[in-house]
Amino acid sequence: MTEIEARLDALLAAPAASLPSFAADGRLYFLCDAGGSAQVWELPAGGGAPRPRSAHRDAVSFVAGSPADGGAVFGRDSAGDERVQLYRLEPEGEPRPLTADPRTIHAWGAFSPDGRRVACAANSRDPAHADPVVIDIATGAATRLREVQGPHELPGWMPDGRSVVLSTAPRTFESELIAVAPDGAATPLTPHQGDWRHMNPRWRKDGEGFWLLTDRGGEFLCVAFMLPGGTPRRLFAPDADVEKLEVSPDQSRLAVVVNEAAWSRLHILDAATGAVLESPEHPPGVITKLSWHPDGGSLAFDLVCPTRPATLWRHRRGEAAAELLFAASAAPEAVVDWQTVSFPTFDSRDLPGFLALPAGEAPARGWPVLVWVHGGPAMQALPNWRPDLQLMLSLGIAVLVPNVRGSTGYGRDYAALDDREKRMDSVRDLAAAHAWLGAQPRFDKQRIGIMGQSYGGWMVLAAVTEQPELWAAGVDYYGIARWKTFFERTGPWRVGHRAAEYGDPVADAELLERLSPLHKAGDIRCPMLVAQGLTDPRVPPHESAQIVQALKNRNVPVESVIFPDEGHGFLKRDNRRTVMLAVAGFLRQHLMG
Ligand SMILES: CSCC[C@H](NC=O)C(=O)N[C@@H](C)C(=O)O
Repeated sequence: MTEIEARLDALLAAPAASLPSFAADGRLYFLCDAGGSAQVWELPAGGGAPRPRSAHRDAVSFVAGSPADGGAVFGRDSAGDERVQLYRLEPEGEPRPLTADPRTIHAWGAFSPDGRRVACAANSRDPAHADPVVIDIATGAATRLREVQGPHELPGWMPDGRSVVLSTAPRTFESELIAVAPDGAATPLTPHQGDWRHMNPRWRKDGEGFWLLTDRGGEFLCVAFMLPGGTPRRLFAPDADVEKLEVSPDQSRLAVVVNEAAWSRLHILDAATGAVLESPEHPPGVITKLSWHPDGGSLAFDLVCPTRPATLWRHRRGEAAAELLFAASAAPEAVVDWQTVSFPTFDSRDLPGFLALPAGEAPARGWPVLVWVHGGPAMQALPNWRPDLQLMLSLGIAVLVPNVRGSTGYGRDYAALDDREKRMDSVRDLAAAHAWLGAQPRFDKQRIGIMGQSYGGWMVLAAVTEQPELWAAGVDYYGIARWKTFFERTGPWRVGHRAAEYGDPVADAELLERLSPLHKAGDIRCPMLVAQGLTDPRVPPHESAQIVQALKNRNVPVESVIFPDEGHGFLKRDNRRTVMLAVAGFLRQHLMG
């Protein structure tokens, strides 16, 4: 075993514990990847050792504790195909399938208030349309409430336990909530003019109204309360996105998470006024899930940061600081924290990002650098645990993780700066990042590589074709090479939403062809590595196949790493190890030679 393999194995051996969800009897379900992929585990209600409750090679994507007993429901797909199937866990015993249609996506929704049924949005009728479906847990009987058009999510039930709430998001910054009754009748809950988001509804038990996250009338998502069909009344509106909202069981308090330049901050609010009651201290990091204990006396949440995989934390009501509830492993050793930075770009903006430096002094010629580009584009690179980047840092490669224009988390206006004809401005931001790095003697501007996933893979291909003189190496994880073929093959349920983001494949065909790096593959000068999962329903494998072939036809050095059992992301530990070692070897050869 090489030193690099040993280092990576040590990094990958640190499992994560995330996505906590209490069940009615006080046990805490969560996901843990100690066995090589995320599976369901539980912490007993009275404390004690955690235990695994599922065992699949494929990763579980969520787990929800029952509001009525010690059971749960969880979901997993097959080999990354995102056709999520639902499973029931009784308080004791093995999982039992609630759905078993491998062609259908059962997008998780919620338990009914009495815990006897679950609701999801399922595209069983037509791949392009996700209908609200209610499933009886005891019998497995499934009932479609309504036939709808397009993709939907199902964020919850109405308090009456009869109607469900459906969410439709035709565009990134537009979403609305609709009540669907047992007879299929649909009632808009958030009618509005213009593109505004209405998310995360949590009903008051009397059914008179609901709390939600919305950006209606502002730049950022805030906490509001509204009556069905009414106007949101803002309760808590910091100059930042509020990303999580959970109401305490007695409905007197709201747990919320604020995105502060990508770092998470937990607050407990007065549910009636929105006043901040508590701001429990917690380590710097990213919180992705909140769950109130059924007795309302404490709140569980997960927290991940650049130096440690996700761990579980608990805030006890009235305590000044949160306490560590469960860690699946000790904190990894010899890891590097990320520092928040900003850098200037072509239109006099300062762009946010994160920088991580190898240990010790920079070499005389300066460190080589890897610029890592997130996907989306309406997403945000977060300061979370990245064993792949920690491995590069161990090799002596510095890392810059920019949130160029188009990223979320910095307001609606910033996210719109890369829309349609302005798309290449975000690629110009990558050149600005390169210039900022190259102007610093601690970095070697001749040895700056670029890496990205999904839309970030497109950014890599756009950068190495538009700016071939800048980049010493490129790593493309399942990126788009040609928008025309992307739209022809991506999942039919997502074409409308993506067309709203990128442009219509017919009406904007000329723009999309201009933005397709495949046509400029001959301009690429640097060696490339391309990685792809063959069951990816978002970015078709055909995209990677095209760019690899184009590079081979032009004798550009290209490596490819293909996984038959992965989709839009590499979730299985053995596959992650394979691709991370391939990237490490590739970057050592081309950034450190
Ligand atoms: C709205 S899908 C975002 C998921 C993905 N991001 C990271 O993996 C992504 O970038 N998808 C792009 C290619 C898309 O589907 O348009």
